[in-house]
Amino acid sequence: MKPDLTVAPLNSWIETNGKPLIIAGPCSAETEEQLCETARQLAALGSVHAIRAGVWKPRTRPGSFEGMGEAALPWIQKAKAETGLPFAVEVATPQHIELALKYGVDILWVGARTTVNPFNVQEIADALKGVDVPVLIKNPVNPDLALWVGAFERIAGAGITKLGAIHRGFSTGEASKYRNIPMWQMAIELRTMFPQLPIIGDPSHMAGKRAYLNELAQMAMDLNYDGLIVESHIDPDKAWSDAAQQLTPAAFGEMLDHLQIRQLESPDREFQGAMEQIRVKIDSVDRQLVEMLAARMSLVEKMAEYKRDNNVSMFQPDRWKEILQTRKQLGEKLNLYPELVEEIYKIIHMESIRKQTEVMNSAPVV
Ligand SMILES: C=C(O[C@@H]1C=C(C(=O)O)C=C[C@H]1O)C(=O)O
Repeated sequence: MKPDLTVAPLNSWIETNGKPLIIAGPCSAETEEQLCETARQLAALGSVHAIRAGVWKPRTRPGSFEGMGEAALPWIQKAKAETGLPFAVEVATPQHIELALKYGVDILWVGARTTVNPFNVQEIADALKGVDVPVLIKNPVNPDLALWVGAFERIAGAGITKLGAIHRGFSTGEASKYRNIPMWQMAIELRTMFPQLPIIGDPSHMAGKRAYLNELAQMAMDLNYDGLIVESHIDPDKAWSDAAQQLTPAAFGEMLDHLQIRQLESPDREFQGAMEQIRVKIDSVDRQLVEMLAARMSLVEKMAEYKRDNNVSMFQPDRWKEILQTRKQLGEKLNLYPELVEEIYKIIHMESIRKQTEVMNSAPVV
């Protein structure tokens, strides 16, 4: 089944005047004063389109601050009335949805820990039947694109068309300076699958630390994301949750000022001509790359026939070690990252082993 989604354009439900959608606000609504003051300062920047606030917080372990719950919803009403900005809140259960809508929350988002569970997502979808509200879906905690797509299909199945993706990075167990590894490739695949689906970058949850917010936000813009959602708090170090990754509204304003916003295309004729010329050359290089791969693979196949007929094992550790080393050195000389060359060769080697297994398990030609 080819997945398909009916998605309403972003500008049909929120006015951004052609600019990226900017959502900012505290990780959690803590007190009326903290929420209203943060919202006021963010609204004063003039570039924020919506305020986010966590009301129900899914925490890894019990005992941490789990959000103020329904008590925070009247504060949201007040902050909305004061700033005129719409509010976005995370919902994880049908009860959250009912309450959020009752208090006039404008945008709902499904969190990473909810997206992982299809039962949960289906319950949310059922509760959204007949409701016309924008729903943003964060990527699941683990890097499983199908699970993310499944969540969109379930929510879209309930008739929601004002949809968007929030890319908040993945928890893979791999060591990284980031709290959640971005794995940009996942969002690129999502964009390729559903070009009409807005993608919003969440540098706060990727970063885990204030210091990395700029580079991650810029990367999202460079990859043509439709917006950003960033955690901002009037007194970040005293925040009741996610203190290390929040920044003051003033610092957030500065971050936005330094952000380079890129366009998907440029109307400049000279630019277009230069792009076209280079793309023709890239097409030709890519053709040679693929032809070279095929030539290498047929040599491997020939070798496998000899190995099969002489009962020699397909994996040759010394030769493999030598290949990896010499190719990495060559790559480095040619200004390529050795890691890139290594990754590519690992894939080629695995395919080479697979091909050889195929040949070795076939009967010799007599
Ligand atoms: C092709 C061979 O078999 C395997 C595949 C290799 C490759 O694709 O380069 C290298 C070493 C072997 O593990 C070989 O023995 O040279």
